Formats: sequence, C-alpha cells, structure tokens
Amino acid sequence: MLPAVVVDIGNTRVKWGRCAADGIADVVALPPDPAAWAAQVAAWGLGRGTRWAVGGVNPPVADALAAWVESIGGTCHHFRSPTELPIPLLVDEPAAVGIDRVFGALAARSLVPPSTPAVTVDVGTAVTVNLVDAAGAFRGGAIFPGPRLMALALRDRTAQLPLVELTGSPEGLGPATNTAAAIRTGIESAVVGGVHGLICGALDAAPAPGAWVFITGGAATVLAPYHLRDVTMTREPALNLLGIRLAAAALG
Ligand SMILES: Nc1ncnc2c1ncn2[C@@H]1O[C@H](COP(=O)(O)OP(=O)(O)OP(=O)(O)O)[C@@H](O)[C@H]1O
Ligand SMILES: CC(C)(CO)[C@@H](O)C(=O)NCCC(=O)O
Ligand SMILES: [K+]
Repeated sequence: MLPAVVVDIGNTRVKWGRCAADGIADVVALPPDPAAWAAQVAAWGLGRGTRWAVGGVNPPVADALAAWVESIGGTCHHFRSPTELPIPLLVDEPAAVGIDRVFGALAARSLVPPSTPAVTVDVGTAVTVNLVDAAGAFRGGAIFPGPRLMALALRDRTAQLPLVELTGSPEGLGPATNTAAAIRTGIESAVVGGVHGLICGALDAAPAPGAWVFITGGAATVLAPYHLRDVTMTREPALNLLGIRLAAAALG
C-alpha cells in the first residue's frame, strides 16, 4: 500500500509527510487539533479517497486522527504496535518499544550501505538514541527527557527557578551570567553531552565499524553546532515519516 500522506503522532506534535515517488516531499508539524488538520488538508488539496498511514506513541491522538481521516473520506492504515513492522526487535519486550523509535530504525537501515550499522537520535519531547545493527535489527537504546521537559521539571520542582523558553539559537556551553541563560546552557549541554555519550556507547556496541548517525526531531537544531570526530552525522527531519512510508509499502 503506497500512502499519499504519512503521519507520526508524537507526544507534543503531529507530523505529517506528503509522499513523493522517491520519499517524503513535504513535512509539517501540527498540534493535536482537528481544526489544524482540516486547514492542512485544504493547504495540500487532499481529496476524498486519499490513502493515509498513521502511527505514533500517543495512542489517544493516533486513534482520534485515524477516525478523523475516515470521517473526511480517507482510507487509513493505523500501525498500532512496533511488532507489526518489518524489522527484528532484539529487546526484552518488543511490543513495549516506542513505535517512533522503530520507524526511525526502519528508515535508517534503508539509507545506509549494505551491512552498515546505524544510530538514530530523535530530539523531541523525549530524546532517544537507538542502535540498528549491521544485520538491520533494532537493538534498543536510551531515553531521556527532551529540552522542554527539563525546563518544566526545573520550574515545577524548585522554589526559585522560572520556566525558561528555549530559543532556536544556541546558548553555547561556557559559563552563563544570569539564571535563564544558565538554565538554557545547562539544558543544551545535557542534550549535547547526553547524545554524544550515547552515540559513543552505541558505536562501541555496534558489531561492525563505520556506523552512520541520523539526527531527527523538532529540537534537532540544538545539536547543529556540534561535531563528533570520525562520525558521519546526517540530519534527516523526515526520518520517522520515511519509516512509516516504508512500513506501509511493505504491506504490499
Ligand atoms: N530550536 C530549539 N532549541 C531548543 N529547544 C527546542 C527547539 N525546538 C524545539 N525545542 C524544544 O524541544 C522539544 C521537542 O520539540 P518538538 O515538540 O518540536 O519535537 P517533536 O519531535 O515534535 O516531539 P514529539 O515527537 O514528541 O511530539 C520541545 O519541548 C521544544 O520546546
Ligand atoms: C520515548 C518516547 C516517548 C519517545 O517519543 C516513545 O518512544 C515512547 O513512548 N516509548 C515507549 C517506551 C520504549 O520505547 O521503550
Ligand atoms: K519524538
């Protein structure tokens, strides 16, 4: 089944991808709100009979979107479990893995040369760093709070810290001279350092050298100014959407 639109349901936002012959042509991130979805259907000129493929880690929103697609005359394939996807999940409890991590893995292994491991980094509501081995199996990874969750936790669990808005521009890791900048510096460093350490851990565990690293997610720009020696890092904003497209295509 080749869908016209693929949808990745996150914990904060709903990402839509418009499929082209060779991949994902356009990506938008929308709130979990049918009014925004209707406006996007109009903007992309999607008619009745449009084929959709949907999956994600926020089941109530995924169910709502799948039902909404059918209410506007679309047909929708809804991926509900990572065990439905055409990739081995070499972890303790395959059904418990976040399906977004597995969509990313599916896409990553389609982008690397044969017998090349891949590491995926998704910086969203949560950050995940995941390993796909040289045989193309998902081998697990790590999960930690994303930038916004860190900022909320500091506000919610301290007496004196304000909620700091994260901007697109990097703060840098040097000593900051006011509270808000100190929090932004700390969060930036937690993400950059955490991702760096986990990429190294995954590369050490990868059963073959030469792994490719893919970076995706709404806050992936946080990592843009930083470089890892000897590692090929590729920004792939549509990584999870590409994985949904591949999973749908594999349905036949
Ligand atoms: N340029 C940025 N710099 C720092 N933080 C950012 C930036 N862009 C987004 N963020 C923060 O990173 C977090 C993740 O961003 P966003 O919600 O866009 O990701 P997402 O991939 O859509 O997440 P999910 O898939 O979980 O819905 C948000 O909490 C947001 O506040
Ligand atoms: C970690 C998140 C929140 C990242 O979106 C998602 O993948 C998820 O809800 N995972 C479930 C638990 C797991 O992946 O092991
Ligand atoms: K995410």
